[in-house]
Amino acid sequence: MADKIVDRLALIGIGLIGSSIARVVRRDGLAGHVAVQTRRPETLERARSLDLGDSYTTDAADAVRDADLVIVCVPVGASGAVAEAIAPALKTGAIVSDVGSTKTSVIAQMAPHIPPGVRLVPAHPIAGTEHSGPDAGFADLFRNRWCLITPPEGTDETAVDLVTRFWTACGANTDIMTPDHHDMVLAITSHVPHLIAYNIVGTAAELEEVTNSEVMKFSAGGFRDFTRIAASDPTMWRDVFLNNREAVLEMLGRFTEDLTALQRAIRWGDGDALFDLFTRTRAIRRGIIEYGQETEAPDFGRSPGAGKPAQKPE
Ligand SMILES: NC(=O)C1=CN([C@@H]2O[C@H](COP(=O)(O)OP(=O)(O)OC[C@H]3O[C@@H](n4cnc5c(N)ncnc54)[C@H](O)[C@@H]3O)[C@@H](O)[C@H]2O)C=CC1
Ligand SMILES: O=C(O)C(=O)Cc1ccc(O)cc1
Repeated sequence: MADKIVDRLALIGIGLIGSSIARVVRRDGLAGHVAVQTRRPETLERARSLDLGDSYTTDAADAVRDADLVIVCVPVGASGAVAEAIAPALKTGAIVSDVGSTKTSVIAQMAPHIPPGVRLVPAHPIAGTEHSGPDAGFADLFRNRWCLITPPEGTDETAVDLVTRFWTACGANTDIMTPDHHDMVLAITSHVPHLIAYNIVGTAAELEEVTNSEVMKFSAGGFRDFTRIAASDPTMWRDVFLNNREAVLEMLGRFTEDLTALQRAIRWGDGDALFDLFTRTRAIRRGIIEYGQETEAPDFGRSPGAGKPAQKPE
């Protein structure tokens, strides 16, 4: 059992991420008391029967009263309304954090409601699945995964330190970066890939309607992987795209240019261009797996050489 990190933890939202936090916190004794909040009484009852907390309420303000750490685990588009609802009940010295997949917009929505004496320390565990709801969570979800912490400038160091210790105790590796940088990195590593999956599965489904073919039935491995991603929660992902608009559009622009280059290579039979790219991408995959095995922090594009195309192999 790890050491207790906080006396009172409040989880606002108890879906995949909230319930995974609840499970690891209760398994490892990371909090003295876990208050669970969710809007719908049926979900709250489910959380109760899964024994995810010490107290349960549908009222977010009730949940955060006396909490030392509040973690908001709702779709990013709901962060502002949640912050507004909990603000009057937050105690001085409390830390408010979140787990949202976008950061600049979450901070813009939440910060105006955070009272003086309360610290906002946003975070994003880069761990999840295509499933949602309290049943989908599991205690080891964050083990050996990254959790990015994106404090606004001037955030109290002790609050950042507590959130860092909390996620480390949950099994994650942590790194600190600016909200803007986070949103750019996640746009290309997570948001655009999800958009591509939604798009390719949509296109294939339409083809099937038009040709009455068996696109889905005989789908090969690659397509099946896309269908898993494209089964992810529609509300969550709608909110991600509406809340990381600029970064996603920027990355989508670059992606489209590169796709056009590939289209041209295929049209003109430029096998070298295809081979070179596929060789480089294979090396990238191997690099990612290495990061997964070691605990060294990934570069996330900040070193001088990062972002440049890898060297062509001889
Ligand atoms: N699903 C994933 O793989 C990951 C999700 N995230 C982020 O975590 C957050 C939560 O996602 P999940 O746990 O997957 O979602 P989920 O759908 O499993 O749970 C969402 C929770 O938020 C509540 N909720 C929904 N709309 C709300 C609203 N308008 N106001 C108040 N509460 C509301 C729901 O009742 C539920 O308790 C999102 O911001 C998402 O971007 C971060 C990492 C991974
Ligand atoms: O299921 C998958 O493959 C994911 O990519 C999970 C995921 C979804 C959203 C995040 O912000 C972080 C991780």
